[in-house]
Amino acid sequence: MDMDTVEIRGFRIHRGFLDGPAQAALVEDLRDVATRAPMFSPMTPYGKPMRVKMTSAGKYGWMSDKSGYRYVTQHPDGVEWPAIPQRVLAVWQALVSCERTPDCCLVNYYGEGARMGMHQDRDEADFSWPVLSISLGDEGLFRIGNTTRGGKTESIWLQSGDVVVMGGDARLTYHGVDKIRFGSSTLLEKGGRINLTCRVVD
Ligand SMILES: O=C(O)CCC(=O)C(=O)O
Ligand SMILES: [Fe+2]
Repeated sequence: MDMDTVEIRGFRIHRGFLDGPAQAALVEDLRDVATRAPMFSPMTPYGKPMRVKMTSAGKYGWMSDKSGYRYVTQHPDGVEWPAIPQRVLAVWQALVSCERTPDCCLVNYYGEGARMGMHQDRDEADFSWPVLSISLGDEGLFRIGNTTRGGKTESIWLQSGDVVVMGGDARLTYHGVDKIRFGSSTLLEKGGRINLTCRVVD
């Protein structure tokens, strides 16, 4: 592990993996993704809109509605998801593998007051592939729990440019985002936080 990598409960956190220019370039790439596949607020299976806005890139996008959580090949507007930006794939190749590329890059946008409840990422077929997360913009308080719901947790503020690899025994560890520090970064014009998660789906 290099100096700027910390490991918490099996989650590898590469602090400042992306420098300012790399972060800005990624934001430009994501602007293109969101132009073709606009951000939307999915409904939870319980009928409440999620506080986070989302879109996706890749063969699959992540969806939630009354019929549950799942991966789909089309945006709700009926268009295919745009390709995963090359710069995102390069991060995956550097930290995970060159043998397989992710087939979903979920793009989450946290506006003021948005949060994400504790959950496992388990809609993918093969848990031997990690989930890789890239944070951009405002800081987010990331909470790491256990492989079953509940129990003691540990939290860490993720900053713009931080990359987290959630794999191995920690692949099914519960995690969530309690809050963001709105306005703590100037990367995004309107403020807020973007989190990208790359997943191997099938
Ligand atoms: O926003 C984050 O840092 C985590 C996002 C996440 O856990 C997810 O999209 O499944
Ligand atoms: Fe997650």
